[in-house]
Amino acid sequence: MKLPIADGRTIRRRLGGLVLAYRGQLAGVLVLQLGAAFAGIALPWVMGRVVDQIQAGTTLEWVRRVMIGTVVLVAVGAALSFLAEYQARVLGERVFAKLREDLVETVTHLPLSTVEGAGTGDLLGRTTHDVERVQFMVRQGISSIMVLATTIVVTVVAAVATSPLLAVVLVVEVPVVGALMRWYLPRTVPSYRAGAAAWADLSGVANETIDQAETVDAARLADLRAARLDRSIREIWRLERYGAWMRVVLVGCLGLAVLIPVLLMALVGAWAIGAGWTTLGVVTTMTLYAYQLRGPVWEVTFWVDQIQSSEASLARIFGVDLVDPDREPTDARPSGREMRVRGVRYAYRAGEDVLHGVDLDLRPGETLAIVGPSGAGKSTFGRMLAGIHPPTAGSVEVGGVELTDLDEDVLQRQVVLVTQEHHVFVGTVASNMRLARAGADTGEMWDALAAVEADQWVRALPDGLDTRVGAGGIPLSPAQAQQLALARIVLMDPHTLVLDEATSLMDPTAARSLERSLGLALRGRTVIAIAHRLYTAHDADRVAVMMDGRIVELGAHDELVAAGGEYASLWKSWQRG
Ligand SMILES: Nc1ncnc2c1ncn2[C@@H]1O[C@H](COP(=O)(O)OP(=O)(O)OP(=O)(O)O)[C@@H](O)[C@H]1O
Repeated sequence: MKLPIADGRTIRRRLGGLVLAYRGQLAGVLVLQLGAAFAGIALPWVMGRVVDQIQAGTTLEWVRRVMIGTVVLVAVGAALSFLAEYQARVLGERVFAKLREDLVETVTHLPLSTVEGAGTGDLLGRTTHDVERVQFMVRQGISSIMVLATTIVVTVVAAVATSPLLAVVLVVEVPVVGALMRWYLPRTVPSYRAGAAAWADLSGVANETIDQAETVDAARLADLRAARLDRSIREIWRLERYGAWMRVVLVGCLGLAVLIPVLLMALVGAWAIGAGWTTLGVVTTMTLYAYQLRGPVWEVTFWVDQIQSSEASLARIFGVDLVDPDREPTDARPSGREMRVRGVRYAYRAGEDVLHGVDLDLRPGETLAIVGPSGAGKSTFGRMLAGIHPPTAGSVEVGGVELTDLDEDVLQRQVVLVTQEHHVFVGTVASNMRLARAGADTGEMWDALAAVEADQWVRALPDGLDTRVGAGGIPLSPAQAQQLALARIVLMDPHTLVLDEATSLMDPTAARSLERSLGLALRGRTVIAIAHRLYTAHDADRVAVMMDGRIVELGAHDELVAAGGEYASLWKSWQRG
C-alpha cells in the first residue's frame, strides 16, 4: 500500500489556497515590483530620447540634466527592487513555513494503520526530501517569478507603446522557446516524478536499515541491504544524469534563442530607419528593451523547469492530505468510565482476521491481565482498547460512546496505551512533558514528575525542567526515559491504561525501581496489562486468556487455576520455569 499522490487539480487548488491566504502581502509585493519595473523601462526610453535629441542638435547642458535624472531614476528603481525582493523573500519564507506546518499537522494525525501499511520510508521521504525539493521553489521562486512576470509584462507594454511595429520582433522568440519547452518537458517531467519516488525509496531503505541495525547484523543481511541501497542509488544516478543532460541541451538552445530578438531588432530597426519609418532613438530604445528581456525570458524557462520538478514533490506532499481518515470524531462525550467491547474483529490485511469477535466488559478500577501465546492477538487487542486502530468490525465503547467517535483530546483523557518504547524527543524536559498536555504549567509538571518519583533527578539536571535532553542534549537512561513517559501519562490523566510489556526491556534493577514508578502512575486507574510474564497475571484482579484471536477464559487467577483449563496449564509450565 502506498500513500496517495495528488493530481494536478488538487495541487493547483492547494496552491491557490496558499496564495489567497497571503493575498494582502502578495499585493504589497506586486505594487513594489511594478514600481521597480517602471523604473527599469525608463532607462531605455531615456536613452532613445537622448539619441534623437543629440541627432537633432541639443545642448550638453540638456544631456547632463537628463543623465542626472536618469541616475536618480536608477537609484529609485534599485531601492524599489530591494524592497520588493525583501518583501517577496519574507513572503516566501511565510508560505514555506505554512506548507511545513500544514504537513506536520497532517502527518501527526494520520491513521497509524495507513502509515504502517505504507511503510515509514514513504512518509519520511515526503517530509524530508520532497520538502527540500520544493523549498527552493517556494522560498525563492515566489519572488523571482513575480519579478519576471512584472518585468516582462511592463517591458512588452512599454515596447508596444514605443513602436507597435518593432514590438512584433520581440515575440518572434516565443514560438522557438515554446517548441524547445514542448520538446523538453514531456521528456523530463516523468523522470522528475520517478526521481522523487527513487529518493523516497532510498531514504526509506537507509532509515529502515539503520533502525533495524541489530536485526540486519543478527541475520547477516548487511550485504543484501547494501545491494538494495546500491540499486536505489544507481536508479537515482541514472535519472539525475538524464535530467542534467537534458538541461545542458535546453540551456544551450535557449542561449541562442534569446539572442534572436536582439539581433533581429537591430537589423529590422536599421531597415526601418532607412525606409524613414522610425528614428534611431526609437530603435535604440527597442533594442535595449529586447536586450533587457533576454534575462527574464531565460529565467522563465528555468522556473518552468523548477515548477515541473517541484510539482512531482508537491504532488507527494499534498498527497498525504488525501489519506482517508480512519475515524470521524463527533462531539459525543462518555458518561462514565466503563469500557465495553462487543464482537471486535481486526484484520491487518483484508480477509485475514487476527481477532475473531472479542467481547469484554471492564470494571472501573480493576487490573485485567491478558495472557496467551505469541501471535494470539494480545497486542492487537490492546491497540483496539486504546483506540489506536478502529476495529474492522464490532465496537469498543467507553461510557456508552465508541472510542473512534472521540476526538484525540477527549480520547487521551479516557484511555492511553503504554508500550516499551519511550523515545526522548529532542528538546527540554518541559517540552517533552508538554507533549502530553500543551497547556501544562510548571507546577503541574513537577507534580506529575513527583507522582512517578522522577522529580529528584530532574531537579539535579543543570537547568531543571529547561534542560535540553535527548540527542544533542543530556542523554537520559532508559529508565529515566520511561519515567518521563510515565509522568506524561500522569499529566494526561486517563482513567484507563493499556500496558504492553511496559518494563520487559529493562535491566532487573532498573525494572524494579521502574515498577514502583509504574505502580504510582497506575494508582486509581483501570489497567489492562498485556502480560508476558505470568506473575503480572497472578497479581491482577482478573485474567483473560487469549488464543487465536479469541478470549477463551476469563476470571480470577485462583478460579482459572482451579478450573484446570488453558490458563492452569500455562501457569503450571511457567512455574516449572
Ligand atoms: N502490523 C502488522 N501487520 C500485519 N500483521 C500483523 C501486524 N501486527 C501483528 N500482526 C499479526 O497479527 C497477529 C496477532 O499479533 P499480535 O502482535 O497482536 O499478537 P500477540 O499476542 O501480541 O503476540 P506477541 O506476544 O508475540 O506480541 C499475528 O499473526 C501477527 O503476525
